[in-house]
Formats: sequence, C-alpha cells, structure tokens
Amino acid sequence: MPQTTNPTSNTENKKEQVAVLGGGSFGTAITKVLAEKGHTVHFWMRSAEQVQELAEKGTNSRYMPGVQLTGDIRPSTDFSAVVKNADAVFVAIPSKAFRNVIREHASDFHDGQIVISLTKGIERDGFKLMSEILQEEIPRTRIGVLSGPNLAGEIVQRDLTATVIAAKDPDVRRTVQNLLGCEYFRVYANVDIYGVELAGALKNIYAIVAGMASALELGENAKSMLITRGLAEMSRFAVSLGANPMTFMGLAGVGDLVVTCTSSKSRNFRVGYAVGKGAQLEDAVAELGQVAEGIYTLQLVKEKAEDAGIYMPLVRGLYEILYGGASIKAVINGLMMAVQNSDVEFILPRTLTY
Ligand SMILES: NC(=O)C1=CN([C@@H]2O[C@H](COP(=O)(O)OP(=O)(O)OC[C@H]3O[C@@H](n4cnc5c(N)ncnc54)[C@H](OP(=O)(O)O)[C@@H]3O)[C@@H](O)[C@H]2O)C=CC1
Ligand SMILES: O=C(CO)COP(=O)(O)O
Repeated sequence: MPQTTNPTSNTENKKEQVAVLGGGSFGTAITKVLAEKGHTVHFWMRSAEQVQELAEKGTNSRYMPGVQLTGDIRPSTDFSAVVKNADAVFVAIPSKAFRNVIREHASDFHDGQIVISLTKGIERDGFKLMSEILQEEIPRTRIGVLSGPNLAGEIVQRDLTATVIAAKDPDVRRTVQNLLGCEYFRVYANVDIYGVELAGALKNIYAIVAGMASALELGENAKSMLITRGLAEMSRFAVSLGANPMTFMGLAGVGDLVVTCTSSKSRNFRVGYAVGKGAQLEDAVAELGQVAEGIYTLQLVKEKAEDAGIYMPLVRGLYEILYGGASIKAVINGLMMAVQNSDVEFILPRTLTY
C-alpha cells in the first residue's frame, strides 16, 4: 500500500526580526502572535501616545483593551527604523490609507524583503487590491497576502485560528508559515493571491447584510440563504475578474464569510446590525470607532459589477439601502421575488435556467 507522508510539523522556532505596520486591532493581534513565537517585533504606529503606552505598560488600550502583550516588542513611530532590519513586514493599514503610507516610505523597503498585506479592502482609483499597490509601489520586494477567518479579538485570546498565506513564491509561503504557525494559529498556503485577497474584501459586504438580517430576526434559514448566495455572488464576481473559484471553498473564502456573517465580533456585521435596528449609517460607523471596510468596498463593487455587467443582487440591494434610501423591506421583497435561478452556476450556468 502506498504510504502518505504526514510530517509532524512544518513550523520552525527560528527567531527572526519582523515588522508590523499599523497599530489597530489586527496589527496588534499579529504582533502578539509573532512576539509569543519569540520573534523580535518592530511595531510601527503613528500615535506617539500609543507607542509610549505599549513601551511602558505592554498594552494597546485604544484597540485591544485588557490585553497584555509580552515578548520582544519594539513599538515606534519611526517607520524607517522599523522596516530597515526586518526580514518580513506585515502591513495592517486600512485600505484608504494603504497606498499613501507605503508610497511615502517606499525607499525604506529593501530588495527581496518579504511584505505581506493583512488588509481586506480595495482602493477606489482603479479598483486595486493591496497586493497590486505593493507591486506598484515597492516592486522589488516579495509580496504575499494573509487572509482568513481571523477575528482579532479571538486571536489575542489565543483562541484556535487558521488563516491563509497566498504568494507566488514558495519561500514566502514557507517563511510566513514558520513565522506565525504555533499551537493556536495555523497557516495554510495558496497561490491564488487575487482570489484570497478579493475574498477577504468581498465578504465584508455580506457581513453587513447578515448583521442586518440578524437585527430583523429573519431566521436561521434566511441566514444560511444569505451566506450561501453571498458566496455564489462573490465567487461569480471574482471569477469574472480572473480569480480561481476553488479559492472560495477554502478558509479565505467560505471560512471568512461564515465567521463574519455569524458573529457580532465582526465590525462589518455590527454596522449592518445597527442599521437593521434603525440607525443611520454614519452613526453606526461613528459608534464603532474602528474600520468597517465593507461600507467602502460595497460602493466600489457595485460600480464595478455594473460596468462589467455582473449580476450581484445582494450588493445592489445593500447599496440601495445604505446609499439610495430604499427601505429594507422593499429590497428583501424584490430579492425574494426575483427570477429563481441556478444553485451552483459552475455546474448549471445561470443563462441556461431561463
Ligand atoms: N480586526 C480584525 O479582526 C481584522 C482586520 N483585518 C483587516 O486589517 C486592516 C486593518 O484593520 P484593523 O487593524 O482591524 O483596524 P482598526 O480600525 O482596529 O485600526 C486601524 C489602524 O490603522 C491606523 N491608521 C489609520 N489611518 C492611518 C494612516 N493614514 N496612517 C497610518 N495609520 C493609519 C489607525 O491609527 P490611528 O489609531 O492613529 O488612527 C489604527 O492603528 C483592515 O483592512 C481590516 O479589514 C483583517 C483581519 C482581521
Ligand atoms: O476580517 C475579519 C475576520 O476575518 C474581521 O472582520 P471585521 O472587519 O468585520 O471585524
């Protein structure tokens, strides 16, 4: 009988110099994982007060109240010093600021340096994903994307978590698996950067929809319908842009979609919930006090889908509610009474069902 090899671990314990850019919830969570693995983490944030608090008390109370950070963490507002000696750099800057920050400091990155985007958003001009921005701004680095069902608030509690590293270069994938993989954090590999990254950005839209459905107490069947039709819609969109549909079966696709559509720990879910309970969008966002990428991604995807003629009824419906003044009830009714179509269109194409 042929034997399948099953190595006990591909996680090394070599200590490295790494950098994390962005002092919000996710930057802090990844810093904590890296530091607990014994790496030296150079942590860049723009707030001098936050740097001082982290250096003196080992906390980031603005974004992770009650969480103690331990290990060799070196917070700093000096971007150049943070990036200069790092073998790998993890970027957790919201999509709206991502290009400006990288462009302003492009000369600080060195040839061959590993740079990994953690950001789940899209840039307005040109519909660019973060890996594309990295490619344009710092093309001589080795680029990857980390995405998956990764609620920061759970990672800092050491709750069991898995994620995906997507990179063309196998050495980048291996390095990131070694840097982060530990008893509570697993890193799976993919080569479909575009699909992994697009999945992470798109699912935020459906998390807003799911939060709304939860506020309206539409029921468990409705929740399942939304998640599954959301998956159909996001994979239809991504495939038309060149991503691999199989990526959406993995952690970065269905995995992240499920966690953000079912948990009030997701900020996008919470924004949808608040609007479902009658709040204005601006008030819901202000109350959150953190980034909810889905509200920007929604606008960009709606425009892109219309330009490209891609059928995205959930995106259109949510857009009409958030930005077009439509009533939630009318949108739900319109969705329910639309043409009944193919379940899995990669098996039964949509057009054949008319
Ligand atoms: N939180 C999570 O569970 C996860 C988040 N992500 C993704 O990570 C990315 C970052 O999100 P997250 O950390 O949660 O966001 P937060 O809202 O928690 O924090 C945002 C951080 O970005 C900083 N920032 C904002 N604008 C700038 C700027 N112009 N220059 C420098 N820093 C800036 C903020 O600094 P300041 O406080 O000074 O304003 C703050 O440190 C998002 O794309 C998100 O989708 C991915 C997986 C999980
Ligand atoms: O991406 C996330 C979990 O995977 C975090 O989602 P939110 O940004 O909605 O909190």
